[in-house]
Amino acid sequence: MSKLLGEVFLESIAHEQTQDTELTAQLLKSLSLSQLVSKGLAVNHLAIQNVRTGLAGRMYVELGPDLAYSEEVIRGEVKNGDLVLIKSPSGIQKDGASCEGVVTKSTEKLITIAVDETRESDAMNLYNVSRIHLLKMTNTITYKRMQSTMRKLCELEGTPSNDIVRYLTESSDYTPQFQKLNTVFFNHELNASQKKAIDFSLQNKLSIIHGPPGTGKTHTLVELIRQLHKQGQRVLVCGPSNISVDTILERLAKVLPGQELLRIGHPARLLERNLSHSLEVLSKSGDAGAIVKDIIQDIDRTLAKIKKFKSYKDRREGWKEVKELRKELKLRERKVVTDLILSAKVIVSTLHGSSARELVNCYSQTEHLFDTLIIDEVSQSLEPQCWIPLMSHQKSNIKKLVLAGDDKQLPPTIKTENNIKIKETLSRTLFDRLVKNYGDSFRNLLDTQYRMNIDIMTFSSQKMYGGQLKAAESVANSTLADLPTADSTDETEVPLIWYDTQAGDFPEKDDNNDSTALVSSKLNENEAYLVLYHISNLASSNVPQEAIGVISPYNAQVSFLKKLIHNVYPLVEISTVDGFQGREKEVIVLSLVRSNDKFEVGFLADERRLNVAMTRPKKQLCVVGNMETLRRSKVKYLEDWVTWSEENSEVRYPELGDIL
Ligand SMILES: Nc1ncnc2c1ncn2[C@@H]1O[C@H](COP(=O)(O)OP(=O)(O)OP(=O)(O)O)[C@@H](O)[C@H]1O
Repeated sequence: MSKLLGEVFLESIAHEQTQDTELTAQLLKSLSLSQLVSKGLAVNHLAIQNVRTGLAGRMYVELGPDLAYSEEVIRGEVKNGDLVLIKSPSGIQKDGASCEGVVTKSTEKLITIAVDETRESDAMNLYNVSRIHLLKMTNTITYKRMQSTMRKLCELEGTPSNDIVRYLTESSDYTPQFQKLNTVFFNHELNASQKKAIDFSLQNKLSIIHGPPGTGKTHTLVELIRQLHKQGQRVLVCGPSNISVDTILERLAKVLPGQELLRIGHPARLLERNLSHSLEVLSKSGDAGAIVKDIIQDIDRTLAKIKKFKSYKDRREGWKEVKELRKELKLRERKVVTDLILSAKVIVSTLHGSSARELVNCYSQTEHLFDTLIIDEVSQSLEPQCWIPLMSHQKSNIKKLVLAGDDKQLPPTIKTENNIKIKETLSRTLFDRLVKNYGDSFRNLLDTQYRMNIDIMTFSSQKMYGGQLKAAESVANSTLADLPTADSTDETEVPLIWYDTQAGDFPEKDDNNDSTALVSSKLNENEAYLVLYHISNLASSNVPQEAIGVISPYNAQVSFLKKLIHNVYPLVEISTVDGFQGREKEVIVLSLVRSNDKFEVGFLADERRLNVAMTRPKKQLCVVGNMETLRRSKVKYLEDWVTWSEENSEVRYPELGDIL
């Protein structure tokens, strides 16, 4: 079974990687640099301002605006953690003046890029070049890591010896145990479903903590980790993104001894407040760190010398010296790093980072690193990613796996569109497969949410969570009128509003303005004016701008809304659904866009996407959309939503004349 599974995923990942790289390559090829800049995929007119040795002896290249062109860096979509290619104009490029790196800091004045050791001399060659630009690249390393993991899965012979691996790959008849334990909980606030989920996870080798929006999934995980820690277990906590695991780490840091918590991963990608747990940072501090620091200073001095050398021979000698110093640095670092890992009790990393060389190297000193593996946001993780920690730590013979997530929110992003089979294979998460193989026997639903007014929650609860969600008393009846600055008005006292545009002139249209778009989008301009109208009403009732979020499933609508609204209300946050996953606002205005006589709804048919959108607000959900288009779309979820909303929300019929 494991071989078959591995093979299916190997094929799917290879296909997905090709799609991803081809899409990027197509964009890079078909668009001019200025078009790429306008799409946010490139940053132009940069100059190297400084090169220094940063954390872990990596070289950091600091790029500022090329003052001949601009005073500011126009950063587009380039953000922390992105893989980028630093390039000079094509003439000079022939000399090797391009190099890859990871963005570690991005402000209007400076973009800092950590450059891989092997590319340092390339970066130095860029030193005196002006008009440098950056291109956003596809990160192929993650694909490679998934592939090597799947190969390991294929290589497992016969029935896997590790119980977890066996339960995951074979549909064995594992039935979970559950009895109420006498657990003494650290957190006295936990509700019954949270306590049950923890007790269940403590008793079983496999468990799923199913956390619908705002139900305290992180709260529950933190308590579970404390309980495991109390039992003397060593725990590996993983998630698909840095932010997912940093959120847990931040909370763990408040309740567990700092020296027992370790964060693996590129410091550039970590939340700044978690840096004190970073393996790389810790390995540079203290006595051991002092020696390491001396070596880093020597490297810096040599690098500074190289910058001034004119002759190739001198530069080569300089690089030789740097290489020697780095070798010494590595030896020293390796000992410090292994000591730190072996003394930690809870190690936090992304799924990808769990295969870090530093961790795997420790098996030369110990047979066993981890007892329990926790994977948070499992529903946003590709299944092959979830196998990375399991396959990288086979030697630990991990005894317990806890998955946490919500299969009713957004699935992992998949680039493959043209192959349904592959798309389906990759869309199915480990959570989904466990439920398919074992039904609900491992699933523990957290049933009380602490975010939404009960009216906002009800439709989502009924449709997506079998009507099992409850609203905590503290939030059940809260409205915008409860905000300290807000007035009690017709706009603030209502939790659910729907502006039904079916009677007015609110047509959707294709986003034809952008001829460079490879994927077309939709927008509805009059609907956007309606969104602005509602925001103005809220502002008149003294609802602060920061409390307001605007969501639309369509990129083109998001861009239009930003242009329209930010002129007047710059602090209102406007984004696609994906940008709001895991977040909340006091009020969300949801612009649905689709309004047509064919009753086509496109994206809106994705109930998980809509579920995320409608569960972001705490006190008011205001939907702007054409009820008739949705009602006649033949999508049951949408039909039900409209019927439910007609009965349960305040439906308003806007006149264009009142709005414009
Ligand atoms: N038992 C509880 N009693 C009171 N408040 C709680 C409880 N559990 C969680 N909360 C509150 O609910 C909110 C959401 O908790 P948390 O961030 O842990 O949830 P989450 O499920 O991880 O969130 P998300 O919806 O973003 O996944 C927090 O403000 C938290 O303080």
